[in-house]
Amino acid sequence: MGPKAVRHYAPLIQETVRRSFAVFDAFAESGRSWNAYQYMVKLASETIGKVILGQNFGHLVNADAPFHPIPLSILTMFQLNKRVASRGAWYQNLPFGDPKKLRETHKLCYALIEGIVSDIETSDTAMPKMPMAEAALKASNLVEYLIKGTDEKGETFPRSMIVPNIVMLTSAGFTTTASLLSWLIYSVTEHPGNQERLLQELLNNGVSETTEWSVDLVSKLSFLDKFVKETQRLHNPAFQPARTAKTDVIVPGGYRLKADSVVVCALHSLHTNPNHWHDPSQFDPDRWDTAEVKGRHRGTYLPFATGPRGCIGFNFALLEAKIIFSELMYRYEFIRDGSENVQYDPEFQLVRPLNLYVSVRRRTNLSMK
Ligand code: HEM
Repeated sequence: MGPKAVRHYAPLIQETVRRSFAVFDAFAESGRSWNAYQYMVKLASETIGKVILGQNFGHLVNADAPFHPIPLSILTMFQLNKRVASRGAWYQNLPFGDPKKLRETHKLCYALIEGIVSDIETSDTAMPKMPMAEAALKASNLVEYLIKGTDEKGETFPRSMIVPNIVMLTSAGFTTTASLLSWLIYSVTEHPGNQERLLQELLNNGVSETTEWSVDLVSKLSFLDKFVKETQRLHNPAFQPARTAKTDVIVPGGYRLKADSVVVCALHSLHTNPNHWHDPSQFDPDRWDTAEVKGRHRGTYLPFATGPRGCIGFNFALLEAKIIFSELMYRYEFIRDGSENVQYDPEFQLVRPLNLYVSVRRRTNLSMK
């Protein structure tokens, strides 16, 4: 998804986050604290559900709305995948316990997505088949685009590949951005002064309750950009992309890898390597203005990995996180509940905060700023 393609989604992201105010206003009124990751999952999956599947998951109706079975099954798979895979091949085939639950959840998730694909396929109101470029503009979601868009030979995307790809995209599309949004909330509550700076930048750029969000507006928010980068430097949702060498190869530094070697890149170590980052554990959004950081080696910061198998959704992810976070910052002040260390979830495939609880206060009197 290139920067031009994602422009199209700004109104949908804006509409989704504004729907979530029903939930967060209720929290503000009651003073109840809530688990940041859980509610950011509800919010982020609502956006992805619309973009990819054309579904409204119903998460934002009220604060206690239950999780839809699709995101719930994906979250369960993310939890069980790591637990099962880390115990060796013999364990994966056990006919009981977590391995069995993982197989059942996998089956359920595929069946639910298959149901949506079949419904769109057989719907009387779905658009007719048309060339991909036209379908990209007319399709109301990604599934419809894959079913109806044709290539130069008049062929559509192979049917058997639609469900696995949609499961992968839906999973990659909300578990990650929910984590980034949670870490953004963590960063504002943990580092005093940043909420005020973010809010001031929104006001300086004329943001109000009725702002129509666009890529152009987002790109003017330079402090927000630095804040997001600094949060991803220290708390990136993805932490260890792996690559397999296809042939024997000597990599920079003179290390020889045999074919089939797996190289795991520890992103957090890269992002906090003291040879490249001054005072690396310090949260300092302004470091992104320094000559040291501007002139850094391009391999020192890879939150979305890189190369042909790098993240295809990073433009969308950043647009989504920046619009949602700005809307939340404009409307609420965030307060951390509790002061214990935030725990990373060791059994999840991504880095997410397990025990980050926050409450919100509605902002008033913004004109005084
Ligand atoms: C903050 C949010 C995100 C982060 C930090 C992130 C990070 C990454 C990373 C590090 C990889 C490489 C993984 C590996 O090789 O093991 C990756 C791959 C991928 N990402 Fe993202 N991602 C984010 C959001 C998204 C979104 C919103 C989408 C889709 C809408 C998406 C779709 C994908 C897909 C499909 C791949 C696999 C690409 C391939 O294998 O060719 N990601 N992402």
